Amino acid sequence: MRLVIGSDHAGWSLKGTVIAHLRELGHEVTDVGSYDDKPVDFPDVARKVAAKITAGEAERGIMVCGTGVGASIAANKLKGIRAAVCHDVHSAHQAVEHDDVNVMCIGAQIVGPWLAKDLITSFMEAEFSTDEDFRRRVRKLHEMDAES
Ligand SMILES: O=C(CO)[C@H](O)[C@H](O)[C@H](O)COP(=O)(O)O
Repeated sequence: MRLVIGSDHAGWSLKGTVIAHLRELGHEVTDVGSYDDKPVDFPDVARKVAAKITAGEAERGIMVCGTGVGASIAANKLKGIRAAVCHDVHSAHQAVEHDDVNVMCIGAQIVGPWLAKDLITSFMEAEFSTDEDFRRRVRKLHEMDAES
């Protein structure tokens, strides 16, 4: 799968681990920054991640900030993005299976590299369910997106 990944300064240190793991799993990764620990604003990074997805250049994205919270708030304001902070493996796969989440957000101040790798494996292996209940709910999310 084609992935886009972005971090702010607080997530930068974990991002390398995330990219290496994604490549080990066989995914194609585009890194939109940041590339060092110089302070940057997570909304700017969220725009870059979302742009790759809405342009059809990536199917999913991963964002890493300090807590994952700012990244998910910013990403969810951008059309076509359904983002979630996932710090447990169950949420990491159910977010895709039930909610068709396309951007997983991780907090580098909250999870270590080993849990981050498990979260990524879980997120990447998941597929959106064909169950009509989940499809209907996500269609309603699309409607809300179109209204905004
Ligand atoms: O976690 C974050 C937002 O939810 C950010 O990555 C930062 O860690 C947080 O905003 C703190 O900012 P700082 O410039 O790193 O002190």
